[in-house]
Amino acid sequence: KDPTKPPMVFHYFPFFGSTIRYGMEPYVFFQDCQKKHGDVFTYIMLGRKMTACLGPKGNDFVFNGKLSDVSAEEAYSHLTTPVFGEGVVYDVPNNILMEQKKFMKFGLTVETFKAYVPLIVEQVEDLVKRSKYFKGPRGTAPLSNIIPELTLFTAARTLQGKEIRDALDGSFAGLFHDLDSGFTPTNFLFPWFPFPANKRRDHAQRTMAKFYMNIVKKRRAAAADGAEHSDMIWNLMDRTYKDGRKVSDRHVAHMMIALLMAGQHTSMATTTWILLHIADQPELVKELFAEQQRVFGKDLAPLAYEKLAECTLLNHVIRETLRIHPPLHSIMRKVKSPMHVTDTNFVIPAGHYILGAPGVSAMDEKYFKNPLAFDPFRWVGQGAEDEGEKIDFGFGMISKGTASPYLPFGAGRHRCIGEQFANVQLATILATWVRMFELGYPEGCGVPKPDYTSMIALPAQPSMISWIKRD
Ligand code: HEM
Ligand SMILES: N#Cc1ccc(COc2ccc(/C=C/c3ccc(C(F)(F)[C@](O)(Cn4cnnn4)c4ccc(F)cc4F)nc3)cc2)cc1
Repeated sequence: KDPTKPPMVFHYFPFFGSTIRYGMEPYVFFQDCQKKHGDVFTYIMLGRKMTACLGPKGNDFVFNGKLSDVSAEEAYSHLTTPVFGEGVVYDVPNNILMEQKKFMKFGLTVETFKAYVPLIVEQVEDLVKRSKYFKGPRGTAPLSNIIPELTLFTAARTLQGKEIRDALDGSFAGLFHDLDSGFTPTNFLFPWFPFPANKRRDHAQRTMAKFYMNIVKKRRAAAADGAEHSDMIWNLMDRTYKDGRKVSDRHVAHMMIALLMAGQHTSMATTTWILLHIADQPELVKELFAEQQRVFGKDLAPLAYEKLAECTLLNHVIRETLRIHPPLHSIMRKVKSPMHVTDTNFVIPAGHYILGAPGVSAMDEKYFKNPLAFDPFRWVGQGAEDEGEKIDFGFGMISKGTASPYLPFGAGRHRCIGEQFANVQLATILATWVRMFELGYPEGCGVPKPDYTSMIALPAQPSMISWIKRD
């Protein structure tokens, strides 16, 4: 029994190991193993040795692993490069990714968020007006069929730009669907296998990339007209790397696809969970509506970015949803050289993967009392969670988030750059819903169980809620 090796989770079959138990119910699996083995243990997933490092210390170990010890691109590239396209994110060395994240962040400013809020409101109101699920004064609605379009349209109209939003009323919707269904954990197994689904994914990736490149070409030709300059394509199309190379039109297209995929999955899941949880507590819906009247006046002046920060309950509802349903339940890195786990005898060998699961500490009663209760009021009096020490990896000052139990946006050099955009999108969508409807559940329905078999923790279909239009 080698004391430097973390305990191995018992399993019957080699290769498959604990894949099903982990893949189907990751949190049940993690908590069960944590009870038996503590915060550091190794399990087999599809022939890979995964060493989980749980708890706030484990979060810090995974998120702040040294560049020479861990590699995100070797853990994720086969999952993401077929979908995003070559030359971006995990298909390039980390120093290039840091520059690409810097470019992306330049396009996510307070100015653009101010412009985005009315565009998001318009997309939500249009969709509800056109939707067959919201005819008449009251009814029920399957969120699983509604929210994916809602988040796609709002992200397209803002971050992606008007041409993409308009194209989504046509062929682009089908292409996005083909690309999206190619973004599945089975890519862990056979990323390049010519399954029909993979062929559709590849065709969609190429066609969408061409579409973005045409937009860039047209905009270059139109030169300095009065066109709207608040979308990400304008921001990315004239960037130059430190070594003097310009960002090619193709890589602009691939970064746009990466941002489209990023925003869609996370926002769709989070928006659905938010609505499901407040529908479960009609009192909360009343308080959210009252907050809208308090901040925007009785006659509900139009939503404005500057005032969203005053809607504390709105923001606490989003924070609480991300605590219980972090969209990315597993953060993975490939171990490049042996890693000693601080405060233990363990040395994780090269070739293993280390896995962080911040959701485990976010739902641990050691850090949050009554952890599985959806209670936005637990956040009252807590400042912005980014209090820790700050550090710049090349895309702006961010919190190292060392040893924090709540890290839905990650920490360290791979930390999310979409947090502010996501919060604007989620808050604006939620405020618009609360202004339009009272929410509840049809008889016998309640908050559904999470379904982990897709890339992110989605609520089980159809996620039915009931609504009453406010007069
Ligand atoms: C509720 C919404 C979101 C959540 C919870 C979220 C969560 C995360 C997490 C946990 C990471 C770290 C991944 C890792 O360490 O392996 C991450 C990275 C990232 N996210 Fe997000 N994200 C969200 C929305 C977005 C949006 C809207 C965008 C783009 C507009 C975006 C773009 C990115 C990018 C570019 C990275 C960097 C990946 C890296 O450096 O390896 N995310 N996000
Ligand atoms: N058989 C079987 C079988 C096997 C296993 C399982 C379950 O096992 C697992 C294990 C791990 C995972 C990991 C999730 C994961 C990681 C990275 C990414 C990402 F890279 F894509 C992302 O971070 C996403 N992101 C960030 N911010 N917004 N979006 C991103 C970054 C930058 C970027 F520009 C665009 C991006 F969108 N996406 C998802 C999911 C499921 C089930 C069944």
